[in-house]
Amino acid sequence: MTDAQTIQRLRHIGWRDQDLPGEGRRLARVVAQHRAGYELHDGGQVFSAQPAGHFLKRGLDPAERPAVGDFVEIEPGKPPHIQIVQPRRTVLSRAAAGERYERQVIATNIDYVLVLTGLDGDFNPARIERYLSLVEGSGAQPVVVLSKPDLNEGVENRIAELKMRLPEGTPIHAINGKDPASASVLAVYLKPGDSAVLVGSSGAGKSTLTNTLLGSQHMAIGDVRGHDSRGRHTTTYRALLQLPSGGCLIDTPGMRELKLTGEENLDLFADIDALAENCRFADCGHGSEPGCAIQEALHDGELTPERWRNYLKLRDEREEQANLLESRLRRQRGGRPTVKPHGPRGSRDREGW
Ligand SMILES: Nc1nc2c(ncn2[C@@H]2O[C@H](COP(=O)(O)OP(=O)(O)OP(=O)(O)O)[C@@H](O)[C@H]2O)c(=O)[nH]1
Ligand SMILES: [Zn+2]
Repeated sequence: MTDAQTIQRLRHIGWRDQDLPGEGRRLARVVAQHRAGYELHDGGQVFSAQPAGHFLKRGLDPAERPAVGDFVEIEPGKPPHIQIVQPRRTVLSRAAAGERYERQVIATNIDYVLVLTGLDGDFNPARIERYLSLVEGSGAQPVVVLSKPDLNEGVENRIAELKMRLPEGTPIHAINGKDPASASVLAVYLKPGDSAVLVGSSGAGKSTLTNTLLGSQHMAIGDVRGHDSRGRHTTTYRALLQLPSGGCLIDTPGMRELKLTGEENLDLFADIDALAENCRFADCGHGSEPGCAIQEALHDGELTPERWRNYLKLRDEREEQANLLESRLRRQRGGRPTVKPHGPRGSRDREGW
């Protein structure tokens, strides 16, 4: 079942000679996750699968469940079932706050995260920093890609500004996404067996660059795009693209959530922020201050203690990340103080994420 040809195919989609699957099992890569199950790619085709029962147990750390990018061992059947998640070489994750606080895996086994920003009105160094802090600790390498240099002036200044701000050694490339020769500098991040994801705001040029990288394997627009009910186009299929350079690009709705956390204030706790606006003191610590709206809400049950704890946890985590990034940036600037890359408090600093 896992003959040399199969292994070759798997390597093309990023497999790195992890363990061979057990007798009677197949290997495939998770390319999408839906409510109804998973979509897998085996280097040749895409098919659906279900997680085995042990992945659905209550109390299982969600990070142990199959995620986009995973190489999984599957037991054939109708439908096939995912039995084992192979060890991950990188894990992109973020704090997810909902009913319970947890870490949410966004994608695994990604080698490079290409952070795409237009050199036009889209240009925003602070946002690029937020992306980088999300990639930090994942094991993946961030690469800053600036599109539309052909349409804008002052490109050199912007690159210089970024070099000052970003961690030393972060690759920065300005490329015209429409021009294959220009985009070819990215080939070093898309070598055979490597996996990359492309993130960036709407209009930054992700689709344009993807198509240029695909070259003659150019997708017909209808192939990639559909329209959802609101008329915005979204990627509907081909979650894993094998590039002529030998690498692959993963592009799934799950990855688009990376875009969300990178750019928007999550507003997960908008209710708490709204409550806090009513505290008597603007700098209320929500402890024993008189007139604290949070304590009041806790007291009369409007706010559950659990939700409040989750909020504090998430806030602390964000604060820690912000501080880490800040101290590193400061070191790089030779100890000069910097403006915090993102504010620690959600309620009074809408730039926080
Ligand atoms: N001149 C020039 N135009 C570009 C470049 N990159 C993208 N564009 C144009 O910018 C527009 C937006 O590009 P898209 O590729 O659709 O952007 P996207 O990031 O995929 O946007 P969403 O699909 O909304 O997420 C298109 O009109 C592209 O032709 C570039 O490097 N140079
Ligand atoms: Zn308060």
